[in-house]
Amino acid sequence: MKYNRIFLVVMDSVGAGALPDAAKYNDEGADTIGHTADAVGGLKMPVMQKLGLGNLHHIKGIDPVDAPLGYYTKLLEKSVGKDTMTGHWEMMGLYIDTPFQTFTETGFPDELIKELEEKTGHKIIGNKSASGTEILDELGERHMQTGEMIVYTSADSVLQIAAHEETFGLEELYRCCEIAREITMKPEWKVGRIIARPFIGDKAGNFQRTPNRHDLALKPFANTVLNSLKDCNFDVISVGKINDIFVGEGITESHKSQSSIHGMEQTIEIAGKPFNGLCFVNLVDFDAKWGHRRNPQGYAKELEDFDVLLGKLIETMNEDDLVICTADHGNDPTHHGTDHTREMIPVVAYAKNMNGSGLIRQGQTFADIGATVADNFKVELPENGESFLDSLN
Ligand SMILES: O=P(O)(O)O[C@H]1O[C@H](CO)[C@@H](O)[C@H]1O
Ligand SMILES: [Mn+2]
Ligand SMILES: [Mn+2]
Repeated sequence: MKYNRIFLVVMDSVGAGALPDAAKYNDEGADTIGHTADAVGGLKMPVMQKLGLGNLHHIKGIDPVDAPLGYYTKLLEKSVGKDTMTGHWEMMGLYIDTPFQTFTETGFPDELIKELEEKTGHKIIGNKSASGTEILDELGERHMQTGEMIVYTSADSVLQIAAHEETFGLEELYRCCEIAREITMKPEWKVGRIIARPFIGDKAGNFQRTPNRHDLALKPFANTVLNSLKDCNFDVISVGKINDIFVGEGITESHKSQSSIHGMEQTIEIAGKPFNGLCFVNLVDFDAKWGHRRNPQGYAKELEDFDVLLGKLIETMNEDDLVICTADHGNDPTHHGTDHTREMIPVVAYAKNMNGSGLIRQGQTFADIGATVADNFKVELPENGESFLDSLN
C-alpha cells in the first residue's frame, strides 16, 4: 500500500473557476476561491500556499511558490448538476446523467403537500424556493404560533422542513422528515434530499439555525469506492455530512460535526489514533454559512481558519499518510443569486514522504479521486475515473 491512510477533505463548495459548460447553468465566470480572495483584498492560507494552491489557481494573496510541497490539479464535473450529492457521488465513482428532480420554479405539487399534511398531522406553509434564513424571518413567527411546518426548496433537489427546535421539537421534526422521505420515493417526486432545518430564537431577526440539521438522502444507485473499501475490511470513517450523503453505504464509523472547525478538530483527533483506510471529511460551513448567504468576508475567514487546522492535521499525520483537499462544487459568494455555481474543483494532495511535487494532468473528472483511493488500497477500481496514484511520488 503506497499510503497507509488517506484523509480526503472536502471543503464544501470551494470551487476553482467556472467549468467549460458553466453557461448552461447560468454560472459563467464563477470562481469561488478567486473571487472570495478579491473581495477581501487577498487571502492568507500559508499552509495550502506551501503545498501549491497558488501555483494551481490565481488567488489574490496566495502567490505561487518556487518549490511547492504537494501535487495539485483541477478536476471537471462530468455529471449533470452542481449539488453536494452529485459532486460526492461522482468523486466516489458514480456519474449522474439524469438530474435529480427539482421543484425550483413551482414548489411541490399540491398532492404531495396534501399527503405530507395528512401523514404528519401538520399544515404546511411556504412551499417555494427560498433562502433558508430569509424564510425564517418571513414565516418563523407564524410557525411558532400555529405549529404549521415551513416547507421550502431551492435550485437543488431538496425538500427542506424548518421547525422550531423547542416549540415544535427536534424529534417531531425528524419524524416528519422521515415521512417526507417515504412520500418522495415516488419516481415523479423523487427529490435527492429531505433536510431537517431546526432553528431557535423567538422573533424575526433573531432566529438561528442549529447544528441539528439532518439530511435524508437517496441511497447511491450503485456501489461506490466506499463499498469496495468496506467490503475489503478497510476503515471508512465519515466526518460531517459524508455519512448522510452516502446514507451510511460503505461507511464503518461516523462522526457528526457541529461546525467545520469542529470537523477539522475531529479529523485531527482521528489522525492521532491508529486506523487503516479512508477518513472522508465534509466541511459544510463554507457552503451553508457563507456561500449561500453570499458573504465573502465570512467565506474568507472560514478558509483562513481552515488553513490553520490543516497545518495541525499535517503535523499529526504519519509519514505514509496522504491528505487530499478538494471540493464538491462551487458557491461563489460574489455571484448572482444564492445557489451553487458550476465549477472545477481544486485538488491538492500531500504526504510527508513525497519527494516530488507539481501539477498533475488536468481536465479529468471528479471520479479520479475515488479511482486514486481505490488504487491505493488495491480494491476494485470504479468503472469511472482514472487513478493519479502513480503521479504522486
Ligand atoms: O438556504 P439554505 O436553507 O441554507 O439552503 C441551502 O442548503 C441546501 C442544501 O445544501 C441547498 O439546496 C441550499 O438551498
Ligand atoms: Mn456541497
Ligand atoms: Mn449548498
